[in-house]
Amino acid sequence: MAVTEQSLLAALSRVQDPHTGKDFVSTRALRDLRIDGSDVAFDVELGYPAKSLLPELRRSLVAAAKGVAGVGNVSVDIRTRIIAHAVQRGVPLLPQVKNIVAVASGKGGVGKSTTAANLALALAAEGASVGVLDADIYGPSQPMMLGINRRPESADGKTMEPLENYGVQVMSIGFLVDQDEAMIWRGPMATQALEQLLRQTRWRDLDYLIVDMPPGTGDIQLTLSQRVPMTGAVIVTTPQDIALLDAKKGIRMFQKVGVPILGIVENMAAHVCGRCGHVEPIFGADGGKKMAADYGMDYLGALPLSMDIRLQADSGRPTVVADPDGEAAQIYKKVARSVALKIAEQAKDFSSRFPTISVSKDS
Ligand SMILES: Nc1ncnc2c1ncn2[C@@H]1O[C@H](COP(=O)(O)OP(=O)(O)OP(=O)(O)O)[C@@H](O)[C@H]1O
Repeated sequence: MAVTEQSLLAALSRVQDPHTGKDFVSTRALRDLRIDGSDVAFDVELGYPAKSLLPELRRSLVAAAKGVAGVGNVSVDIRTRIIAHAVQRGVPLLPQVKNIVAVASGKGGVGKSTTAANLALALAAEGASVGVLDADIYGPSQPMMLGINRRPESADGKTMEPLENYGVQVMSIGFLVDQDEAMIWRGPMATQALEQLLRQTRWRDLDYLIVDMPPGTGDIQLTLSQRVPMTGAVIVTTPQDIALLDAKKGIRMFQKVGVPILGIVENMAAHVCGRCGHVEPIFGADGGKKMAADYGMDYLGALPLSMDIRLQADSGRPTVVADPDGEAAQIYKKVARSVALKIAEQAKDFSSRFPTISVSKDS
């Protein structure tokens, strides 16, 4: 019996993307279906990195195709193509960076930097090209957390090469200035320094640049969220932070300047006993989930208060690289995939398609 495109598409449309819950046929992710006698080949294009998902996905698609009578060999090519998505109106994109994601918190010490580092590493582990910009002038901790303590090099005296570890490109205010010096910067001085750090780093073709923001919602944070082309923001909060409404201030700040909130990560949500593994929600359960629901935004996940997460981050090997198959790393990876998926579902950036118009006096 001859294999028809129609019967194949019907069978393949029963395979769902475990992340979107949608099939690949109706979303047009499945393309270029070729039928040659009993041989079948097609491509699938994902808009987010999902390396850990590919073997399972391939198996399901091949099995679905082989379920059609008359089908022999099946060949599937699954690719990820991450594109630039829209940012605040009127803010131009950085040429080498497709999507900038701010990791922010309403106040200090909630685990924003730990989350930013693990999120970046998880995106890289899923196959994306990732950078981290440590913009936290009050406590630049990415050099320590990502295990880098060198100074960036500059060939031309104007731009700097990002440093690299665990496959992630990194630039930090901590590489360049003394911590005590950066701490006393106020408003314009801090934002100017941070913008320079962002724009004068020679990022190499990034799918995602994770910005570890200074904690809080003051002038510096507001100016950065207005001027840096951000695809979205992830808000990190602890259960106490929820009670103090600090995280809500952070959410409002981004909303005011037109940066979509990609979701909320609740950190130190429950205590895991180092001896027996017993999990106790000391600050009450579901606070983050409720806040996310109140604001109509995604709850990306909850990390426990865990000695391992602290020891690993503080020793320069964050959980996602120190224990990639452990429970906490799996949570970080799930958060990362959800963030990437949320970005993939946003509007594309069309600004690069329009010509720049300049008005000249002598024409
Ligand atoms: N889930 C966790 N369990 C245990 N310790 C954690 C967890 N998350 C972060 N920590 C630890 O808490 C401390 C503060 O974390 P981190 O520096 O990430 O917070 P921050 O919000 O970025 O702080 P700052 O505002 O000072 O930059 C660090 O020692 C870190 O290792």
